[in-house]
Amino acid sequence: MISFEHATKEFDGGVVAVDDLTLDIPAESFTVFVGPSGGGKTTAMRMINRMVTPTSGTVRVDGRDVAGLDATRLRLGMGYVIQNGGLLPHRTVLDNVATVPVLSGDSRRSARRTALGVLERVGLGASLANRYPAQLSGGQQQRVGVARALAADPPILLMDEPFSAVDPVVREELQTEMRRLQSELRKTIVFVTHDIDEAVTLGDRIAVFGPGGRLRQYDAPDVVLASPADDFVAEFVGRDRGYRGLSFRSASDVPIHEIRTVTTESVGEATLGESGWALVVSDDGRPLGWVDAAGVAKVRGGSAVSAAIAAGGSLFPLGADLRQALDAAISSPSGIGVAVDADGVVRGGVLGTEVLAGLSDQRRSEDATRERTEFGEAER
Ligand SMILES: Nc1ncnc2c1ncn2[C@@H]1O[C@H](COP(=O)(O)OP(=O)(O)OP(=O)(O)O)[C@@H](O)[C@H]1O
Repeated sequence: MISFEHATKEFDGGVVAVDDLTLDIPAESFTVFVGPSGGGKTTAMRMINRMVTPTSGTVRVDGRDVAGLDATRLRLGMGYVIQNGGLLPHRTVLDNVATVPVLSGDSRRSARRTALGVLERVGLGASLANRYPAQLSGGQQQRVGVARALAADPPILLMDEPFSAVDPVVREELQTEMRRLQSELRKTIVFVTHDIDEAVTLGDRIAVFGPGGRLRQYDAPDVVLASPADDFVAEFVGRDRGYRGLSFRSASDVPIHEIRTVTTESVGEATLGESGWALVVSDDGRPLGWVDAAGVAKVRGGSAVSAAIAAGGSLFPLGADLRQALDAAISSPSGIGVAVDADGVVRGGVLGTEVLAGLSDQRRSEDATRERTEFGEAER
């Protein structure tokens, strides 16, 4: 556990970067510090490994005040990942990753063996081990940065905007990878970002920092989205927070309806009413797009099927959340969201109105539970 107790940092010149921060970070949790630039996130994180000394207040790791610990030993017990990986340019990937185990006393040989294992763990094969950082893509460099931080198997991982220099697609891959790693490794992770979407995707808990280095809210991401502590947090999490909050709600109660499907060969034979749609599926049952009466007429007139169908919307994988269900419905030209199984085969359709009805049901039952709890507490 990492605890901040009234920690304040005022730099020379009077800038208060972190103002009276009190915060407990449970062991094995994924905690994200998020907020606009200059809000003190990095400064707060650096108090943990003593790169910054608080002007007042205390930071404890497992109950021990870090001010009383040897800084080098403290840092060897904490992986540290920064933007672009922070790799040493003149060392190979393998030696970059082996650095910390060597510093911790391992022989070079054993450290390299460890490094190979960790590289594999973050999705990089041995084929990249002998390259230099400049010979890697941005995403690969970032993975090496994570591997290096994990190489000595530290219980704590500090990550400062590690994915902000890579493009959105690679970034999403790295986020998925990070979640997978965390589910296997159960480290205590503190992650800094200014991107609320990244924070909500990754964090078990998120700490929202505001101007002047003041912590505004510290809660689970669904709580921050549903109940921002103040106007600053509401504005920061964005106007579509209600929609994004749906991603924390299960869609298992949303009804899946049978939908009309046609194969590419049978499009021309379909009879559709004026407002009717059919889903065109491949021979193995995957969705290809929607066709209406006008599309059917085109095919009968000799058009290729591909030219007659409207691209489908996003898909709703069975078991996914309300956000994916609603998005599938509202992005579909027919208004029916296509539900698919793990193999991508069509299993039916979902309706936007029913997704919203499902949301209302969930809220009603939450309210009822809350009332029961409050009533129960009042009686005691
Ligand atoms: N070494 C320093 N000396 C003086 N002021 C500093 C120093 N480091 C940071 N600051 C100031 O402290 C404030 C908080 O900076 P910090 O880097 O912690 O914010 P941040 O939330 O991490 O922002 P960013 O996302 O831009 O990195 C800023 O006003 C910054 O200019």
